[in-house]
Amino acid sequence: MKSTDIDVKKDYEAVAKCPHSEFCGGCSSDGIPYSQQLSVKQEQVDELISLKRLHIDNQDEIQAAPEQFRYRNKMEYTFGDMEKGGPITLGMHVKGKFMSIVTVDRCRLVHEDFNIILKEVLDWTVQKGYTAYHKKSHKGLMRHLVLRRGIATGEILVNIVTSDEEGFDEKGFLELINGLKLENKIAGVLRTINSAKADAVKCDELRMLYGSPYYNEEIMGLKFKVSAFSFFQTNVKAAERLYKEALNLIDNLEGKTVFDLFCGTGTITQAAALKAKKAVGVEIVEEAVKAAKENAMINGISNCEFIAGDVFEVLDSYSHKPDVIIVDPPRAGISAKALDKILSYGVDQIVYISCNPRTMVENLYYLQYNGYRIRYLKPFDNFPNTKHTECICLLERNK
Ligand SMILES: C[S@@+](CC[C@H](N)C(=O)[O-])C[C@H]1O[C@@H](n2cnc3c(N)ncnc32)[C@H](O)[C@@H]1O
Repeated sequence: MKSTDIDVKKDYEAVAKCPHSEFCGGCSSDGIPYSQQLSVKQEQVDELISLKRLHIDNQDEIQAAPEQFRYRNKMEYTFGDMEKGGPITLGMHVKGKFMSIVTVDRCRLVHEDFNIILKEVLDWTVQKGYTAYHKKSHKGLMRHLVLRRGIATGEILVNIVTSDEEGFDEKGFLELINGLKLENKIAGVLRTINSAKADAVKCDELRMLYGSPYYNEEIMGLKFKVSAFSFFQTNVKAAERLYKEALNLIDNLEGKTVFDLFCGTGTITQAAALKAKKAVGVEIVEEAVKAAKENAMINGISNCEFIAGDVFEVLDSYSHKPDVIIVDPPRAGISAKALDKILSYGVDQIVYISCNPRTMVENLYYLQYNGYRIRYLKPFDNFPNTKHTECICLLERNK
C-alpha cells in the first residue's frame, strides 16, 4: 500500500486523540491524520536528501505501516507517581519530566491485553500496599512491568521487575496473572530482581514463576524464541515487509557470501542464508548473538555464522570476504572507520537499512563520494504516530 492508498477510516481514527496524550510523550504525532503523518515523514526524508545533494536513480514513496495502532509487541512500564508522594502509577515517563510516571492503561499502540494486565497489576500493587522504587532514595519494591507478545503465536511473556526488598508475594502475583481474562495466552511469568541503581531493567536474579522463559515468534518464515531480555523487532509485521523488500533489492544471492552488519538477533542473516552460500552476522550485543545462534539452530540453518563484537574490529580481524553487504546500523549510523572497511571490500551491491534518515544521508554521502551510486531508496513508516522513519536503500559500485 502506498501513502496515497490510506483509507478514510484510518484518517478518522487518527484525529481522535489518545486519552494519555496530555502527559505521555510516546506518540508525537497523536491526533494528526495518518495520511498527513506520512506526508510529513516523506518530506523530512526528501529534505535531508536534498540538503546533502544526494543523487538517487529511483525513489519510491513512503510505505504506510500494515497497522496504524496496536502494533507494538513490547512495553517496559515503570512504577512511580505523577507528583512527588502522590498515588502510585504504572506506565511511561511524563513528557519532559524525568521523575513523573503517567499510567497508560488505554494506550493504542499495544494489544488491549497489555492494557488489561497493566491495570490489574497496578490495582493489585495498591491492594498489597507495595511502594514504587524511588530513583533518588533507592527505596521501594516495585520497579517495572515488562510485557512482550508473539504476534504470530499470540503468546505473552510477563516479567515483573522488583528491587531486592523483601515482601513480594510471588504466589499472589502468579494467581493474579493466571486469573486474567485475556485474548492471548500467557507463555510465561517471570520475576526479575534488580538491585542496581540505574533506571533501566537489569537482572540480578531471574525467577521463573510459571511456564516458559521465552515466547515464540515467526518472521520471514523463520521461528524465533524471544527471551525476557533479548532484542526483537517491536513491529514485526512492518519489519517483515521492510526486510523482504530490502533482500529483494539484491540481484541474486545464489553462491554468494553475504555480510549482515549490525545483525541484532539475526533475522536478516538467516533469511539471506536461505538463498546464499553463506551469511555472516556481526553484532555487538553478545546476548543477541547467542539468541541468533540458537534461533538458526531451531530453523536448521547451518550456513550462517554469527560473530559478537564491534563491526569495525570484527571486520578488521576476519579474513573472509563478502560478495554483498547488508547494513542495519543503530540510530547513530556507521562510523567513518567502519565505512572505510566496508568500502575496502569493493562489493558490487550494498543494501543500507536505516532507522534514522539523518545519519543515513551522511553515510550515503560518504559512500557516494567513494565510488557508489545510489540506485534506489524507499522510506517506511514502521512506527505510526511516532516521529520515527525507516528507509531501505540500494547502492551499486560504479564500474
Ligand atoms: C537497528 S538494529 C538491527 C536489528 C537487526 N537487523 C535484527 O534483525 O535484529 C542495530 C543493531 O546494531 C547493534 N550495534 C550497535 N553498534 C554496533 C557496533 N559498533 N558493532 C556491531 N553492532 C552494533 C545494536 O546492538 C543493534 O542490535
